[in-house]
Amino acid sequence: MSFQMIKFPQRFYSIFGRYSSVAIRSFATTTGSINFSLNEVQKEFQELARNFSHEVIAPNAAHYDKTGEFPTEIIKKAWELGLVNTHIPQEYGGIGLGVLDSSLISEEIAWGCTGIQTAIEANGLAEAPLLIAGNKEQNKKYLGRMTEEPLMAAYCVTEPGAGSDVAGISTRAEKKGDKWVINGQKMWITNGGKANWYFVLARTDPNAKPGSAFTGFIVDANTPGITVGRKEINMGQRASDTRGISFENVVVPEENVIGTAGKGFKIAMAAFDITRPLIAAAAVGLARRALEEATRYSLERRTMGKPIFEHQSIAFILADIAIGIESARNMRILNVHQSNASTFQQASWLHDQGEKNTFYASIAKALASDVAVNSANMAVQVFGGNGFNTEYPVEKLYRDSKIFQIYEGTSQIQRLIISRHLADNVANM
Ligand SMILES: CCCCCCCC(=O)SCCNC(=O)CCNC(=O)[C@H](O)C(C)(C)COP(=O)(O)OP(=O)(O)OC[C@H]1O[C@@H](n2cnc3c(N)ncnc32)[C@H](O)[C@@H]1OP(=O)(O)O
Repeated sequence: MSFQMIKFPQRFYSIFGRYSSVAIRSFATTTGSINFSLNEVQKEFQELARNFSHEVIAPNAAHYDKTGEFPTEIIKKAWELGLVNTHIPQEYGGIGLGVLDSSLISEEIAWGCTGIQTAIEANGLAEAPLLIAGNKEQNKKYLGRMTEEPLMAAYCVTEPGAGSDVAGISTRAEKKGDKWVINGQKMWITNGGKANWYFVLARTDPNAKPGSAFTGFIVDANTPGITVGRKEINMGQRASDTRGISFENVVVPEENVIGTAGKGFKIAMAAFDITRPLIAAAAVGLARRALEEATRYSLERRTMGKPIFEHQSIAFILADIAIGIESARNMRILNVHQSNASTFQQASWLHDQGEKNTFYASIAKALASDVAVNSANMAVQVFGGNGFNTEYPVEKLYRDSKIFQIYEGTSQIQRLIISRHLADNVANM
């Protein structure tokens, strides 16, 4: 059995300090068996996020959905509790959680409101390229500031003409002396109007293959030449701030190139290896909420002389939702377990071997997204006419669920990635 020491930064001592010198049991064992139980710290995080979601997020979710206001105060409170920017390493002031730990939090926050969860997690997506390839100075400056103040950041890759096909983006950056000049337009940027800085992917070589044609930049949001568009009015997750952003002769210093020039595409893709499991976790959180709402309602609502729960047609719908949730959650746990929860021995070992989780991240994301949409759909069905009405909670869940099949790669793109891996595996046999 392996053990792991966890030491939290000063800011979180009041919350987690008692674990700062405690050896906790790792997920992995060195004997090859798998232990699915959560350790004490993970349970603490889960409970903290669950309580926060129940007490602060859920009661306010309808308000942010109706008004489309950005949930600044809620995010600030979540940040104070250490529920935002969870991957930032301790050396930059964060708590340095692995993907598995963070996914426990994502599921709970998403239970309360996936619009708010998306706003929070969009920070993680913007930060991921820095975690993968940022140097010490960049990380200290840009990750560090996220731990000093409740700031937002945004991942700017998608464009009006290129969403699924990242290699088709047309934003370009040209080297002029020791600076880069970025021109182009980004679209559907989560946290677009709230970000303090952006991760921006731009083409830097017009002729090269995707793997060497793009460069990732950190761009301060107040850099001259940046114009932030209007907040888009979306079908669901309306608390989340989504905008177009244009870059007109935006000058960025060489020191803000992430990793090596030309390697941006791979860095942008590798970021999804961290964040797609978290999207899957959030989708499970939404599905779990749908199941809880539908079950509660079915025990209260009576037809033909008994609660509708006692009609097999309803009970089996609920059972199917539960099957989906458990499958999607376990897939996600397996997925993360094998990837980069860097505080755990097995994951460290796999990382040392250079193993990738792209295949598993796509399976988890595709599966959980479908589970979220189906669960919310079925919850509306259980509620009947009431489910179609805004006075009841499930129509919001249904609207909120749809984006899971679209953002961070559509369900079709996940299947493309999965199927390519199948072909590669056969080719390598
Ligand atoms: C909750 C928070 C949510 C925040 C809001 C959500 C915001 C968003 O939605 S962000 C935008 C989402 N967009 C996407 O997910 C894009 C989906 N598309 C893709 O993933 C890609 O374009 C995809 C998979 C189709 C790439 O296909 P393609 O253009 O054929 O490139 P491909 O040949 O696979 O890869 C090119 C190179 O990158 C490398 N690469 C691909 N994937 C990875 C990876 N995961 N890690 C490292 N390298 C990679 C390849 O190995 C290849 O390298 P080389 O040239 O050396 O062989």
